[in-house]
Amino acid sequence: MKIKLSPAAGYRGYQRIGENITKGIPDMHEAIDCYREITPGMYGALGRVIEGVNQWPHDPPYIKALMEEYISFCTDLSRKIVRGIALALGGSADEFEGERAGDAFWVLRVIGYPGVSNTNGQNAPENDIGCGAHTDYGLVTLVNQDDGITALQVRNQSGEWISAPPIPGTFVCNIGDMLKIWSNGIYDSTLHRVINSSPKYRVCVAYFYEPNFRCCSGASRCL
Ligand SMILES: O=C(O)CCC(=O)C(=O)O
Ligand SMILES: [Fe+2]
Repeated sequence: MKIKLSPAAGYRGYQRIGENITKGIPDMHEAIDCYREITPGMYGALGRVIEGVNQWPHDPPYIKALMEEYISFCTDLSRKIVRGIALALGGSADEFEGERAGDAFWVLRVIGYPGVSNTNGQNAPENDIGCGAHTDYGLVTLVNQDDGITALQVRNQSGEWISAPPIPGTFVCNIGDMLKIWSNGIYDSTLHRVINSSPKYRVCVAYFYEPNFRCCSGASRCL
């Protein structure tokens, strides 16, 4: 495996099925993990473990340029969403810019969830959880789901799990823990999980928009 995720690559690259763990349980997905690229020394000792460049497959040859364009699109869109939220909270549009998220860190995961085979599909086993229940920790996440496979579930305010089926041409936008803190709890971070009970392999591209790498965070006093 040429692009295996490793500490030497700043934890970027390919992760096998079961290597990602959510709350102690291996997730049934594989992924390519990418982070905003960090040059040596950029964030001192704190940033050292994550220094490195992203590892893309060599085939197809255009994937690097395509994904970099996609990431830049998601960064612009997320910034606009967060500006809108700042306004909705009664702050100024750039409340969350500058030292907070003016130079946002980001993570992108290209995730693949195997479909269920006939044998293990019969008694929906616990280890078929594609991704265990969690909230995302950043500001907002743009989830680009595979059209035609409903697998993402969100827990609503009554405590029920409801499906978030893919709507072609749209993203699901999750609120993350940092935005919950910055909005003093007005925007709650959404508990969600993934169960692919279809026989088809599901692909999802999740883009996580986060505060600046060096941001020290706390609740907002001004909102
Ligand atoms: O696959 C999905 O729809 C969501 C993935 C997810 O929640 C995550 O990677 O944090
Ligand atoms: Fe998530």
